[in-house]
Order: sequence, then C-alpha cells, then structure tokens
Amino acid sequence: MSDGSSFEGTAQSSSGSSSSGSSSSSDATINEHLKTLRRSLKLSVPYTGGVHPVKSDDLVIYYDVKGKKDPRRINLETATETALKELESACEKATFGVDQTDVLDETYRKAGKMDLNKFASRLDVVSSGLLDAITPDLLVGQSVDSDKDLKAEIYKLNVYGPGSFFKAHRDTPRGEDMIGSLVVIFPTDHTGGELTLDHDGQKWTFDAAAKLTEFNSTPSLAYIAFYSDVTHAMEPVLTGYRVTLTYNLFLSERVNKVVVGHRIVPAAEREFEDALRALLARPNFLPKGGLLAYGLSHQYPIPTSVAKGSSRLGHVLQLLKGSDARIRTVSERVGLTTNVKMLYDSAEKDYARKSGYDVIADDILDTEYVYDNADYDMRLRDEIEKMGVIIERSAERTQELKKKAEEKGSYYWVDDEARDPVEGVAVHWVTQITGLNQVASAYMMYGNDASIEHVYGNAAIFVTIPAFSEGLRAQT
Ligand SMILES: O=C(O)CCC(=O)C(=O)O
Ligand SMILES: [Fe+2]
Repeated sequence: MSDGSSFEGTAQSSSGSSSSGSSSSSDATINEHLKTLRRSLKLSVPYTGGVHPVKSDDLVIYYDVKGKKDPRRINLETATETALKELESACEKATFGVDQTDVLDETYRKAGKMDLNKFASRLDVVSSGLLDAITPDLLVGQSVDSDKDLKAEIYKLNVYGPGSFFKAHRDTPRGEDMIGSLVVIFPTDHTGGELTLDHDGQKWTFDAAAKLTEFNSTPSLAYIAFYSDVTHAMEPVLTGYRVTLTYNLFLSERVNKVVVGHRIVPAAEREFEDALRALLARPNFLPKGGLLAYGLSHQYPIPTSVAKGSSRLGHVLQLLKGSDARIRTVSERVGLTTNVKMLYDSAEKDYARKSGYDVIADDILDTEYVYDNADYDMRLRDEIEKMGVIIERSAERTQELKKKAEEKGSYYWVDDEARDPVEGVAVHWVTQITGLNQVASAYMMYGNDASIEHVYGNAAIFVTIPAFSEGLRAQT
C-alpha cells in the first residue's frame, strides 16, 4: 500500500474512474499541477500484507472440544492432517452478517469458526512485531506527528478445509473507530484459498500459501490487512487446511508521543506537496481565493444523528485513511485549512434549474422543519442554500445534471424564473465527488398525498485556498 514498499500484489486492472476536475482556468500549467495532484493520490493502495517471522511457540493453539474437560493443544507448524481435521471438527459452521443478523449459507461461505471463548493463541501481535509491520502502511497519509495509532483486537479463529471458500463481502464494522481487518494465516500445508481484494476499480490477489512456501526457512505467518471498505473474497481451498486468526483494527490514541526525527517522505507524498505548492505560487490560480475539492476515496461511518453541538463531519476528518488522509496531512503541513463538508445540489427533485446551485454545508442537512409542497418547492432549496456557502457550478457538474435530466423522463432541465444571480465561491475539483459517503435527509412532501422524500448530500474534502496576496500566499 505504501509507495513501493509493500508486497507485490498483482494489480489486475487499474481502470479507476477517471476524475476530471473542473477548471475554470485554461492555464496549462495549472492543469498540469492539478493532474499531478490527482495522479499522486492514485498511488496508495488500501491493504498491506506479507510474511512475518515468529517464534515456534507463537504457532501453538489451545482449544476446547465439546464434551471434553481438558483443552487440546495443536502446533500449527508441525500439525498432521489428522490433527487439523480434529481442529476443524471442533469448530462451528461460520455464519456471516447480513443486515445486522448472522446468516448461515454454505453457498456463500463454507468455513469452520471458533469464537474467542473456545480457544487461546500464543501469538501476540504487539511483541511479535506484526502490528508494527502493518501500522505504517495502514496509517499512510497520516502526519508523522499524528496522535493516532493502530490497535488490534483478536476476533475469531477460522479453519478452511478442502472446498471451503468465502464469496465477495465486506467485513461488518464493529464500532465507529474500526478501520479494517487483519487476517493471519498459519503455515499449515495447503493450496488455494487466495484472498482477492477489490477497491475503487482495482483488484489484487494475495496467495498466502504460495508466500509461506516461498519463505519457509524460519517459522513464519502470512498476514494481510486491509481497510473496512475493501471488498474481498477467499477462493476455494484446494488441498490441506488453511487456519487463520482474524483481528479487528481500530484507530486509537497514541500513548507515547513520537519524537519526529528525519523522515524520508514517500515519493507520492512529495509529488503531491510540490504540485500543491506550485499551484499556490501561481497568481492566476484562484486569485481571489476559493476551494480545492476532493471526492473521498474511502467510505467512513457518518452518524445520522448526533448530540447537538458535536460535529459529525469533524469525526470523519479524524478517521481519514490512505490517500484521503494524505490530502489533509500535506495541505495542513503547507498551512491550509482542511475540512470534510457536505455537498448538496439545490436542484429540486424533479427538475434541475439551469441556475441551481451547489452548496457546501458544514453539517448534514437538518430537515426536521423542512416541508415541501408539490406546487411550491422553493422551500427546500432555500433551506439547502442557507446551510452553507454557494459554490460556482462547474461545467462538469452542469453536464452531469443535464444528463440526469435527459435520462430521467420526469426530470426536467428548465429555465429558472427570475432570480438574482448569486456569486459563488470558486472551486477546483481535483477528484470528482464519489457516492461512497452519501447521506440522506428525510422531509415531508405535501401533495395530493403526503409522502416522505429524501435529499442527498455527499461528503467530500475541502481545502481553503487564500487569495493570492493573502495569508501564506502573500510570502511568495
Ligand atoms: O481468511 C481470509 O483471508 C479472509 C477471511 C474473511 O474475509 C473473513 O473472515 O471475513
Ligand atoms: Fe472478510
């Protein structure tokens, strides 16, 4: 995941959605710099994995067998097929989560599982150095003096005998600060059981069995850690037994403050920073100030309701990962304020007015007191526009809305009634808005029949750029 330092996962496609940022300027240099920002953000990958040396003792598991008083012991470095079969028989059938309930469906997941109260492992992810091995890659993009750290909590043991598999899914997040999963694969003889990962249009494969065969000189474990929004699947195990421990990964507060020494800045981060500084130095880049906007490339938990006074989006800013975190880290290092905000378009639900506006709001639209009327639905638009700052609608956004109007028969692209023109804040979209962090707000619509309608906003990152002669740009 890091810039060239992790294992060589096989990238199978790189057809990520192209992001054409809007640019009201025709300045070629500015466009080049924006392109560099975009390209460097694409360089981080959402996982890390490899093989990690451990002590032989770390490969021992004690487990309960139903009806037996004493636990069994198995050493997964030397275990025979018979011993592994016994471990498998002591497992329950693994379920998986669908809409908050656990479902058993062996056409989707065929595996044995053991809960925490049924086994004990000698492996300690901290003292073995495993957590240290994955932390820099999963916290990539966070600033070096960030007060964030990674914490792992063991979750379960799985045994995959021949023919076992797990189809494409995402792991159910357990808690708002959970950012990913770590799977540790023991060095038992097996083939198959490759893990395939899928994120943002890119795919990778991690073949733990092949890695373990390659590095079998010392007792070792294979491991793969990935963010919660990565879709993954386990291919069928062909021969032998694949035994794993799964850990939930959380962002936690760092206990010991780091002393920042001299750090080698990853190439992608340096490239991003250089392009950003170059943009700021150009007098015709947002001369009166404005915003650099980025669609989020990861999904975050956004609470739909929250105690008054606390910020839902501020929490997301704390949780940013990978390239999203890098945008914040570098922008703040350069001296720019970074926020996560909501983007709403104030076009009404059935038709887009050519002069509709996009609005950036500091919080999720509160529709508690909004009602709409079939004949007169300015009210919602006014509420949206009151939420925050109006931004210039880019040519791309206008096209997008027009297309939506054309595709949907009931969605009209209409001329606006007389309205004072609004001067919006200038925005450069570096990467396009993604639908990964969409939040719906419900409101009542009164027509012939009252109904509940929804208005959708998308969270995105906004970096405030001062006017050319102001703030940090005054010094250049
Ligand atoms: O064993 C693996 O590699 C992945 C297992 C998995 O996806 C899960 O348990 O949720
Ligand atoms: Fe999973």
